[in-house]
Amino acid sequence: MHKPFPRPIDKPRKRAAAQLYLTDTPKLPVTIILFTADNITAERCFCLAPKQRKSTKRALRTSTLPQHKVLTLLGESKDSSNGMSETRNMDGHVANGSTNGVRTLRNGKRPFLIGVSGGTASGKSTVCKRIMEKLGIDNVAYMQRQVVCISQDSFYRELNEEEKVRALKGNFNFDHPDAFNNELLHQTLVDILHGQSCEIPVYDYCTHSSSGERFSTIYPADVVLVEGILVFYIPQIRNLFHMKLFVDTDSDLRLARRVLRDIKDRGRDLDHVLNQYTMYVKPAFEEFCLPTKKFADVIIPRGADNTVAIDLIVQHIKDLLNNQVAVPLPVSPTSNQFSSYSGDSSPASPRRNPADGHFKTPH
Ligand SMILES: Nc1ncnc2c1ncn2[C@@H]1O[C@H](COP(=O)(O)OP(=O)(O)O)[C@@H](O)[C@H]1O
Ligand SMILES: Nc1ccn([C@@H]2O[C@H](COP(=O)(O)O)[C@@H](O)[C@H]2O)c(=O)n1
Repeated sequence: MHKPFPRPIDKPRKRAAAQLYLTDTPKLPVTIILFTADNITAERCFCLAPKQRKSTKRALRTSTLPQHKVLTLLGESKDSSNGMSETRNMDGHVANGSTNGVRTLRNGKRPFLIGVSGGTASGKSTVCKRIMEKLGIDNVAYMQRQVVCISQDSFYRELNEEEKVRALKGNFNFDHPDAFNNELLHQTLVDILHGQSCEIPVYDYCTHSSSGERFSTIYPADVVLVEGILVFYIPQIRNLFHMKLFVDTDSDLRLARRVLRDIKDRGRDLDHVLNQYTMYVKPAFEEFCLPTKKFADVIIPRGADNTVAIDLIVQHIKDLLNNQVAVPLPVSPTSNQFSSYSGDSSPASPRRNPADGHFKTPH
């Protein structure tokens, strides 16, 4: 079990590089993460006024102060070493005691990222749901979940007017890698790996768009499941995963399930589903999704029906949460123009992929 926030600052001599994560919404708390040579060692949330945000950011940008000094600078009360004691904001107000309810990471370790891929309607979301159920996560409050799940579908890119018209007629290829905002997905995963809370767009399959106003918040979690048809396609994204699962379900069964689901949940009629399937979904599956199966560490035949595979994965996650499994660093992109992720704080040498460094769809 992770220790309650705030954790004792037990090694004040360690030098800390502080990083301040700002959200665009002034009312939300900011998160300050203290990195030391070996890992993230502390995380705090503060409610700062806009002016204070600016000056704090400036002060922390080049900070290599000892941790206790950084926390003093931030205005945290000295008696915060007690597990549930209060945390003071910069303006002197008492915060709610535990990062406004946001949990800290398992012993300050980086989150473990699991990619879950497979064809449309293969059961990716259902497999993730089963994993969460078996871990008992679905009964835990969002902010406190040790395991969370996000979908690549939240990262479909905005369409222009002409594309929207085509999409409404079933004439747009949503199964091509370029249909996604891959930079945003990549940056979100990088932020997640840094233990940061993220806001991800809420996607609407009926309008083929994200509203631009509705977001769901992903709070720091120890294990993050990321499911989607093409999560292993772009090397820079694929290489961020510590573990890769591929859900392998018979294609007739997938089509049958997709027809029912798209009519029931996604506002489609039979013609629309079948046309889109034959014109785009099936060819793109063969060209882009299926070839990524070879990157999987575990292939799950029959998806959620495969309880043996799911139980093994659940056991592995439990071992991880109990710290019985060493977490390797994911491969860090070498010269990625979009990335600020540098998984360089561990002595483990990352496996390099020769395709890294070019953040575009590798046709
Ligand atoms: N093992 C299963 N048995 C019966 N129905 C399933 C099974 N797995 C998934 N489904 C159903 O098939 C549809 C697609 O499953 P889903 O998990 O959403 O697939 P994906 O996330 O891969 O698109 C959903 O309606 C889901 O309820
Ligand atoms: N506006 C959209 C966006 C996506 N799709 C289809 O969704 C499939 C991916 O989601 P799964 O849950 O099935 O993995 C993909 O095959 C797209 O064709 C859509 O129809 N409309």
